[in-house]
Amino acid sequence: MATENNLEACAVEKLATILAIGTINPPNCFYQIDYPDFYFRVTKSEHMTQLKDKFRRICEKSAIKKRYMHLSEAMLKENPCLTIYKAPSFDVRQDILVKEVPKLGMEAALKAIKEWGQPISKITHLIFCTSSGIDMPSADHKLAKLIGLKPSVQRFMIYNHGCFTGATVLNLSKDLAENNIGARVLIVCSENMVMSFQPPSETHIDILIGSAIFFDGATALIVGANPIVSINECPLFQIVSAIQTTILESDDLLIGKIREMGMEYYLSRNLPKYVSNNIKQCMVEAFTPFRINKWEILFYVVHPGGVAILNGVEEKLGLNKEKLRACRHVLSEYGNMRGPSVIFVLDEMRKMSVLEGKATMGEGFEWGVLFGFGPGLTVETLVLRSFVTNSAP
Ligand SMILES: CC(=O)CC(=O)SCCNC(=O)CCNC(=O)[C@H](O)C(C)(C)COP(=O)(O)OP(=O)(O)OC[C@H]1O[C@@H](n2cnc3c(N)ncnc32)[C@H](O)[C@@H]1OP(=O)(O)O
Repeated sequence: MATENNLEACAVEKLATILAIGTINPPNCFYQIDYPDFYFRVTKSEHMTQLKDKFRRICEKSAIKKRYMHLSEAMLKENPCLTIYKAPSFDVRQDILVKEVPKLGMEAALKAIKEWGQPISKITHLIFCTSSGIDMPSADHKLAKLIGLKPSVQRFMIYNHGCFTGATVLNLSKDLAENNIGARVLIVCSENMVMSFQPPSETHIDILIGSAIFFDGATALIVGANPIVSINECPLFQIVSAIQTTILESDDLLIGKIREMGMEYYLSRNLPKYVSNNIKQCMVEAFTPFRINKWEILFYVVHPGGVAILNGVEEKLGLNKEKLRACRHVLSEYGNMRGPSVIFVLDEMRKMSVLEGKATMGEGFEWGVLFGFGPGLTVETLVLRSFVTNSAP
């Protein structure tokens, strides 16, 4: 549990601190229960009845209730190449993404900036990440123009890191915020599944898994050291440490190849097992410097990659059901949005903590962990410290 002394110490340290969070989804909402009918109809695959039954089983077990997508039935009708397996369709996908990815990112950024309450001119750095489309000038440049960032803002772009980027951008922002006096870093993660939308295929079952779990969303954060209370900057979480680990001999478990057909991806059945078998070691490495070895005294912000991944983490760390409540909620309400997912969890946790009258933004706990997982396999482990809820706006 949080102690006043610890939280006071936390406030005076010059560590990177999350000062605001914004989240957004495109307007098209799909209920998972209806999705198999939609998906097989729009891809003209109704005749694949066994595959549809399998897809329905996967959707039922996904622990996802709702999801949001930019793609609509009308767009698929306009662009039939998106609904034919292996049809050359890269240009069509790119044309949608180069416009929509910065646009959704902009909406998240404006929400975060509004919560932060400071003029846009105070932003010194921008980090943009996406695995949805590639372009030059890159998506960070487009976003900077859309929201009117100063030309002197230092921009960084991370393309195609996949699902762990929500944590990577926090890792990178820590260095920028702590090593540049007065820095205020705007982070934007924006994902749109147009590149990976594929029709069902008897020979490529991974597509069924991806189609059941991957959806669209965007997040933005403001990060800076030494929050200025006199101008109402409101600290939420300190980023105490950040470690990136690559799990040995796991390169083939999660693959996304950019082809003429869009993204051709592979998701091994062993993926959840590899993540969970390595999770304890990541915890030990991250928390030993702080002499913490009891996992139940922490709050958890875990990338909701799939229900099997959350179940594995819960089991290997011996956590009670409540610990991953915010992660399971985000999985259920939005699916796996790749990079933005873990930031949605952080946002959900701090909002739940305020609503439920908890002492800190981390469900009443002072220390917590944020996990990003993705291709490599890569695990990002961030140690966070939560501020008290009465510092909330
Ligand atoms: C590393 C990261 O975390 C980064 C990412 O975000 S990348 C995405 C990571 N997420 C995943 O890969 C999904 C993880 N898997 C899951 O969450 C669950 O296994 C699931 C929701 C897909 C299915 O739930 P489950 O409780 O395991 O049900 P289960 O009955 O075993 O599987 C349902 C069907 O899917 C099939 N299936 C499950 N995983 C599969 C896979 N990776 N590839 C192909 N088929 C698969 C099963 O064989 C089964 O088929 P039948 O019904 O025909 O027998």
